[in-house]
Amino acid sequence: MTERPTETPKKITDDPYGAAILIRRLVAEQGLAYWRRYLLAFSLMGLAAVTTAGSAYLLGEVINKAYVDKDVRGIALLSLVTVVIFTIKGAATYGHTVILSQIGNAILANNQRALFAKLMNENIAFFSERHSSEFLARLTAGATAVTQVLNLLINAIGRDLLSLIALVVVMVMTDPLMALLGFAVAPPAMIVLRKLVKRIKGLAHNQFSGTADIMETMQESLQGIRTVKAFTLEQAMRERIDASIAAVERNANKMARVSNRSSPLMETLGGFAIAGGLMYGGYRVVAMGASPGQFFSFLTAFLLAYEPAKRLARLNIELNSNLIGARKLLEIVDSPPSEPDDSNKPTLKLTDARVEFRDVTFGYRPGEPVLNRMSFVAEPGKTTALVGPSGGGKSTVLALLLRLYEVNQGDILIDGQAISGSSRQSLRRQTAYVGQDVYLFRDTIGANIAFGKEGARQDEIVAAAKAACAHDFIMGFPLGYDTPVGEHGAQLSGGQRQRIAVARALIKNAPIILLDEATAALDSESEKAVQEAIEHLCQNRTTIVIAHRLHTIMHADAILVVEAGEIVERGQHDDLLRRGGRYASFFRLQQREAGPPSLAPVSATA
Ligand SMILES: Nc1ncnc2c1ncn2[C@@H]1O[C@H](COP(=O)(O)OP(=O)(O)OP(=O)(O)O)[C@@H](O)[C@H]1O
Repeated sequence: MTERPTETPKKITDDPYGAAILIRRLVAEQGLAYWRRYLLAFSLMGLAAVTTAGSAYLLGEVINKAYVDKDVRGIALLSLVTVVIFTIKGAATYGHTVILSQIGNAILANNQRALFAKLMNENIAFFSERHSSEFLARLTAGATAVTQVLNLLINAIGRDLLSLIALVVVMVMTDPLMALLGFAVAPPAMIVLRKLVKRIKGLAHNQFSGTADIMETMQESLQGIRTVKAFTLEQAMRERIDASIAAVERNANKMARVSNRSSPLMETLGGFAIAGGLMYGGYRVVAMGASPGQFFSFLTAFLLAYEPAKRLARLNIELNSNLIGARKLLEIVDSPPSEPDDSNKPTLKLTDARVEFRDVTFGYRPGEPVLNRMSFVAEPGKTTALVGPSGGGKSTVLALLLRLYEVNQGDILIDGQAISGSSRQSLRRQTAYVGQDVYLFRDTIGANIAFGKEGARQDEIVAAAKAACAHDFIMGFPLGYDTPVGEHGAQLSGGQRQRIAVARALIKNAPIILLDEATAALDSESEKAVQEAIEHLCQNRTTIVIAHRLHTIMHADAILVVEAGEIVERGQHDDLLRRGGRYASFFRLQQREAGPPSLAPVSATA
């Protein structure tokens, strides 16, 4: 192991998402790209700040004109200037608010794109370890938090700090000693605020994970709504989400208390400062002959400075409660992709589409092999069926062939080329997969078929649907191919969904077909239609099919019995029956359970 000498123990324990590091990163990586527009917003903020300070100064002038000079025309002129100043202030405020919102929206969109792109480069294992609601929370709250952090910083520097500086200038110009009095309250306020920041961090973290919990329960209940209803789980689901919602509510209340704990203190200190100013200012006017205008200018500037000062004092609290969200987003975006782009690898070139597993060993977890030195060949243009008890490893074979997981040992070869040495995309373009759970996207039936081939024409879509025995039922809908399938294809029956999936696989025209018990969930009527569709799909293609119902693969060219990750028997149906081994006993068992199988004329081969 090579360890860099510069990595001292202190650095190792440094949190890469500590507040200061995170802020620097967000500014450099996300904010700097918009520096021109930020500069424009800054200038407008400066203008607004100057006008704010100017209005305080003007007030003093007006008071002097009224009480000292008794100059009515002067007052009228100053009133006119006030209107101009406030108009400028309004326009500048509008300008910088809109610009900042636009930048914020762009940053939000960038982060959402970056997170989604990152997720597309993750493998299946990554997703099986997490709940999808976690990503939703990161996509929404996390991306918004990044924008919030940058907006807080810009507003703090541009709006509040600039206003404060301008107002302090007015205060110092009118009365330096009184200004000093006003600042005396700052140190005690800072001490208290620092303590609050620590607590806010923990609460913001709880808030984020609590919100993800709510999303998780909501998503599960809605996706499994049929099960929820069928098992009358409504109350149980309500109780589950109630607990999460109550926890988030409690936490939010606590956050509100803690983050606003500064208010009473700040107000009291502010009260002292203003009272002190009033007494001293009043004394200067009454006893020392200072002009009332000076007194009013100071007081207005002081009162106007109060809000930005309060916001600046709270900045750390606000930043820290948003930095948690930013951290959650960046943690995912930063992590190395589990399925990095490998498009620079050689393209898989197919001649016959001969698939070979050579001594393949694989486990989902270290030390727990699911496939054990498995070897077999799926001959070109033929159908190879995988059968065997549940959990034996059949679906794993297909997953490895699609490179959803990488083998631990051994090789999977297609036409002599190891698939691990070729780009994933080129492999997946050559294979068409139809699984038990057909996934239909929230789109029309036509679009769902067209997902199989980029730029598919309407006549190709119809031809695929016809071959998949789907055309007739599709045309039975008033909108035909433009019928929306609903979320997850909820508006279609199981058999209809399966046939759309077969049409999608057909239009792909891939030389290797992978079927995972595609007819398992169907009644015999639908099964016949789907089976016919599958026959068309498999013609002259290398097909690997997983089947529990053995009558669907009786005519397969090769049947492999997979048990505990090993092939314990192989051969053709009659052959295997004659041998009287594992396959024969499975087959007899199924016959006994189901009565004589309705041996539909199933020919899985060409
Ligand atoms: N994503 C996963 N993570 C961890 N273990 C898994 C995962 N998928 C499957 N397994 C385990 O691997 C083993 C083989 O599963 P596989 O799905 O390949 O079996 P199968 O023969 O296809 O079963 P079935 O006929 O029930 O679909 C099982 O013990 C299963 O628990």
